[in-house]
Amino acid sequence: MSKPTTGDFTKTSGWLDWYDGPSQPRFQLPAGSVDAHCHVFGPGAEFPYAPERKYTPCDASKAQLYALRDHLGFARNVVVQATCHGADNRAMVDALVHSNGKARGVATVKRSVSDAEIQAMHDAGVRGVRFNFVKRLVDFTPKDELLEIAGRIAKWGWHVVIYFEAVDLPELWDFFTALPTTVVVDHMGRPDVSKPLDGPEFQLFLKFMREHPNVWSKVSCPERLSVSGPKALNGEQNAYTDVIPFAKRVVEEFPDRVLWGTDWPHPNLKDHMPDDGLLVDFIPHIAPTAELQQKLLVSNPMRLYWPEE
Ligand SMILES: O=C(O)/C=C(\CC(=O)C(=O)O)C(=O)O
Repeated sequence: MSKPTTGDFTKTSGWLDWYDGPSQPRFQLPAGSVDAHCHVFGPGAEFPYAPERKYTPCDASKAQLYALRDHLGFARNVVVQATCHGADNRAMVDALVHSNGKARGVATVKRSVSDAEIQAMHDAGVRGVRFNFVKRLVDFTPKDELLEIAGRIAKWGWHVVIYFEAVDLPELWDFFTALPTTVVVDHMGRPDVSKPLDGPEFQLFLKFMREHPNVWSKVSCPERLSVSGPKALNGEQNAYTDVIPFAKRVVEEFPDRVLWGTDWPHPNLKDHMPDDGLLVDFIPHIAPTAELQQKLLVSNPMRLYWPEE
């Protein structure tokens, strides 16, 4: 893979570039596996970062993403719009249209989006919109605007991806449970894994999934959630052990409603940048059987993103 650069922009201070030269995973991904959460950044010289962004990343192009896909052994990607591009979906859509049908996408839209724009994104492979509630990433959008968007995109069969932190779930509960579509939670709603698995915070998240069969979860981002490590670097085969019980619980209780993704190029990590090959080796720790792995990596993402196949 070619090394990270940053077009015409200056990266946020302390920015960690994606890991160049990931190892070959020891875990053999099932045939047809989907990396269901990853991003493209720019390149900034071609697809400028949004003026309202809260961070400026290093570039991470579609060619670099697809090289990683092939290296790790994934067959397809779901490219999720990152907040550094705001509601300008051109870099993400460009990645989809140059994927030979091997990528689908999740967009960010405003109330002003037209039906023709939604249709054009649908034709390019977009299948969802993302509502982000992580305060360090986005400014507040009124809930009535988001509900209006959710109602409109439902006509295309799209779903809503939500990103929030565990402490905010009680306040967001009524809004989330009013959404009319399939709802996909990013990174298990960011649990604090230093708290007990059976404590009130994570139990509320499990109740959210248990009581609402339209709610799915990505069991991704151990590198973001882990407090005690060890980090997925230098051949570590037992990385992020503190995240395992949380992700395994979700996979085992809701095997038909879970997705997994690398989260490459891992925006805003402060502490270390994982080796993506070792991140793939994390998967069998949270999905220990071949049946669970098949659902997590193939059947579930195919049902949501390529239902026609
Ligand atoms: O990549 C992720 O899923 C997580 C992010 C970045 C993000 O969501 C975005 O920029 O849109 C984070 O926690 O900083």
